[in-house]
Amino acid sequence: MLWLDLGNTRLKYWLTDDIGQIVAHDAKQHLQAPAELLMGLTDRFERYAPDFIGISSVLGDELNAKVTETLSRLNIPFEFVHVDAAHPLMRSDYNDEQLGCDRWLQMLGAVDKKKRQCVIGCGTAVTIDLIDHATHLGGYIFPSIYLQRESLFSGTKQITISNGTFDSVGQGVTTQDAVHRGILLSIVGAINEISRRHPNFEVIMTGGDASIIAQHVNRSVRLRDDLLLNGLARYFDHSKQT
Ligand SMILES: Nc1ncnc2c1ncn2[C@@H]1O[C@H](COP(=O)(O)OP(=O)(O)OP(=O)(O)O)[C@@H](O)[C@H]1O
Ligand SMILES: CC(C)(CO)[C@@H](O)C(=O)NCCC(=O)O
Ligand SMILES: [K+]
Repeated sequence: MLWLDLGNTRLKYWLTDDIGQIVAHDAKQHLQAPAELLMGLTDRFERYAPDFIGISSVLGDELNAKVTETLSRLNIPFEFVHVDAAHPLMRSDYNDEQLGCDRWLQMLGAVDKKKRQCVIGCGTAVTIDLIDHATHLGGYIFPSIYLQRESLFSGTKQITISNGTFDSVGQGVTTQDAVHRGILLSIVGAINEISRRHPNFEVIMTGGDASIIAQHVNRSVRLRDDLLLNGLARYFDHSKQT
């Protein structure tokens, strides 16, 4: 099987064998041209010869149509995931015409009907979602630390910071530190507040920036990098059975 994740920043893929082990994977920046990037990967995908391609995309109809066109040239069946608020593995109170497929799949990959869970995705956006015994209660969306820094950079005259590291939440005494620490605190503080309000929810974090953020959270956090892939596998496994 080949699994594709078309995110806002990157295209990721995983090739798995019959027992679900990852035998190849990669992540590439697509610069808003995912279909063109895919075109460059078609030779590779043909060589992999998967029997099926399962796709998570948050790119919207127009780009998805281009992706469909590109993938149609391969002779491999493929299917996009559609969010379903009444899915047997997890029901959701969220508007399922709006809920991002990546968010939903990350939850589907983590959901455990015996638990209360808080699933935090740290990609282009940071998303925080609450699940109570396999019911998605809703959540929050924040710009990532990098998007927040870009918005300060582009919205002000005197903040010209475009690089630096996010490594502390203590107050800063330089613009560089104040920007990085303020941004990191905005997300860490939100997570700490949400976990204070929901003390008996297990906190699970995933995505490229999860480890940077998790270090400052005042609760034990489970870091998992396989949630979206696990969600894809659960989704298509389920759709095969029904
Ligand atoms: N300006 C930037 N400078 C350095 N790293 C960045 C910058 N913007 C984004 N990143 C990195 O890009 C990664 C994006 O996270 P991740 O791989 O989870 O999601 P993504 O592929 O961007 O998400 P999405 O699936 O939303 O496209 C983050 O790990 C972040 O560290
Ligand atoms: C929030 C992001 C950008 C996270 O990648 C994505 O899941 C998305 O575009 N979601 C649509 C909006 C929503 O989930 O309500
Ligand atoms: K947008």
